Amino acid sequence: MNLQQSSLSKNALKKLLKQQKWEESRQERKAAQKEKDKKKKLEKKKAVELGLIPPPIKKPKPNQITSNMRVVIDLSFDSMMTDTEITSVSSQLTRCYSANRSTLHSVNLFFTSYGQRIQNRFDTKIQSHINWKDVVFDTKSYLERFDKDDLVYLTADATDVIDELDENKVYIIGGIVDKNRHKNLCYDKAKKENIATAQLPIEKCIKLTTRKVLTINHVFEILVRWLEYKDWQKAFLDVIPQRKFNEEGKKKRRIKQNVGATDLKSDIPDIMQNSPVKEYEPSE
Ligand SMILES: C[S@@+](CC[C@H](N)C(=O)[O-])C[C@H]1O[C@@H](n2cnc3c(N)ncnc32)[C@H](O)[C@@H]1O
Repeated sequence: MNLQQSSLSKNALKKLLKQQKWEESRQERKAAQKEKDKKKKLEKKKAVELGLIPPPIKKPKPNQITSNMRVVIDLSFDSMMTDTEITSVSSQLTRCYSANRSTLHSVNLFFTSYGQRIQNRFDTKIQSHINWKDVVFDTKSYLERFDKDDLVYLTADATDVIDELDENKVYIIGGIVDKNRHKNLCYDKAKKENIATAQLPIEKCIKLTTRKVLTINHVFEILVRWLEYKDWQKAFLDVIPQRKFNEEGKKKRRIKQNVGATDLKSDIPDIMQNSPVKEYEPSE
């Protein structure tokens, strides 16, 4: 519009110009807002990682299948951890609970020997746990709750390697974050208690240069994924973060994701086994 020739009053013209400017900056404002949202999301993610806020709980999956399988997180190591590690364990427990709600198969989840600083962390920071369904917070040890013959302590130090999960068993995950400071801790505990031990079949499926010790929530998520796929490799690849694999593996995974429903069984072994793979460093 030619504003010079306009019959509008000075005020109306001013208003019109302002409106035009506002319209013209729409894209800029949209981009700025997008940037702001992105920043906020990243800040939230960082706060979760630092344990300042609990991770968000995923929505329950409709038509979830409940397995008979029982999974225990053994929280008897409270006094062996630093405050930061207690925060990390608490976040990992939240992730286990969240995963158990959002995967196709759920298990019966128990937090045993619950108390002390972990309980304090839940009571003061997480708080929403009072509404959590389908998880048993038990101050007692798993030995007081289950039949010893049903127990299998999962530990990377075990000599036995799991082939298949038995849904009648109780699988125990050590509720500890220790950056591998306490080697053989869970293995020795289980041996002392005369409990069966087993490690996940990581070496059979993916190549790792040294450590094969995973975080509590990753082990838990692998178990529930296995119930769905009955395929360890697929479960590992779903759970272990992509950045833990080498560049070649990442590239091929990306291609696989882009082409859609590629058969993982035929694709992944080649990717993981024929290339040098970077060490898996759990984000404890
Ligand atoms: C961070 S790890 C704890 C490491 C600890 N030093 C120990 O003695 O097990 C947390 C728990 O995840 C489970 N876990 C980790 N990696 C595993 C693997 N490769 N096979 C079986 N269980 C594993 C174990 O139950 C372990 O106690």
